[in-house]
Amino acid sequence: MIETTDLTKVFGALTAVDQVSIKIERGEIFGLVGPDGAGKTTLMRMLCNLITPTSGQIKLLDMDGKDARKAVESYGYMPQRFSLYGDLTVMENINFFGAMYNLDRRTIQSRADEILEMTNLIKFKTRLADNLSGGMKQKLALTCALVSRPGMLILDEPTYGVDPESRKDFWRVLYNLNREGMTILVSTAYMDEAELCQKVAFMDRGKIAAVDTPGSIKRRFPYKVLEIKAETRDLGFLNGLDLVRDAYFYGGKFHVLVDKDTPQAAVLAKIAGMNAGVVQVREVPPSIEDVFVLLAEKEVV
Ligand SMILES: Nc1ncnc2c1ncn2[C@@H]1O[C@H](COP(=O)(O)OP(=O)(O)OP(=O)(O)O)[C@@H](O)[C@H]1O
Repeated sequence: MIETTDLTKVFGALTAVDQVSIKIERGEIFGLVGPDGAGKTTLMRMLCNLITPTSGQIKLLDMDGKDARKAVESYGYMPQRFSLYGDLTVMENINFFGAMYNLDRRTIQSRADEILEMTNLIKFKTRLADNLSGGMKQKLALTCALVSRPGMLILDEPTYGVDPESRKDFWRVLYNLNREGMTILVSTAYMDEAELCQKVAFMDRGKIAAVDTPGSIKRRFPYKVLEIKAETRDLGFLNGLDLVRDAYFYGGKFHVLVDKDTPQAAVLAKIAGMNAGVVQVREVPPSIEDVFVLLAEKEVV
């Protein structure tokens, strides 16, 4: 659907997006995952034609000229700080966004009912936006972005700061939309959401460090992961071990990376006398977090 080649955006001395080449296929949920400041928003803004690239290309596959311009104009973009009008009701907000797309009232009404049903906001049509919960506000923002029936949705960290239950709910809506054929590009700083995408690109310091299905990215992980439960939370006892390629504390346990051919017993033997109160050592499959920690540190996968 969209392909970028060496897409770059420079702000003064900073290269916010650095030679990014990605391809988003029609009908997929493509996740752009990375820490704050990675360049996700800047990349999305270029794809929506809101800012001009410094260099590189954006190609809309199977389209050119006027059709391509129209297609970009029809994207539904939900920016990070989406402004809803707090003193307007849910329905008044939707009417406002629909009117910006020159839609007539009846069309807006029937589309709104359909989307509000899907997002479970139908009961709140007359509630002021200011009185919605955080998760509901995000769903209303999504509804507003959908009212123009876009060919593609571009969502910039739509679940940022939203509680876990509402995040799940939001993703359920994205899955429903995708099942109906919607292509979705979504950025997130939450690693668990990377697993929910069909394809994921990890972005860091303007560059794409890896792009593939979450499963393939994990399969290519070059190390064995040992999960160590210990009484100490201090990484110090692992630092001096020559077998250890990397180690970090994550989810109440240590994740220790060793070469694939290093036996667990060899690690156990080394840490046995270290007085770290090791309770349990077991091999675990690499998680998407393991991949991303390594990518952010070393950019090797
Ligand atoms: N208009 C601008 N002028 C100067 N620098 C900018 C501009 N827009 C973004 N930047 C810088 O470019 C870098 C990438 O920012 P961007 O907002 O694209 O990252 P991000 O991955 O979306 O992170 P966040 O989630 O924090 O927004 C940051 O260092 C940011 O300060």
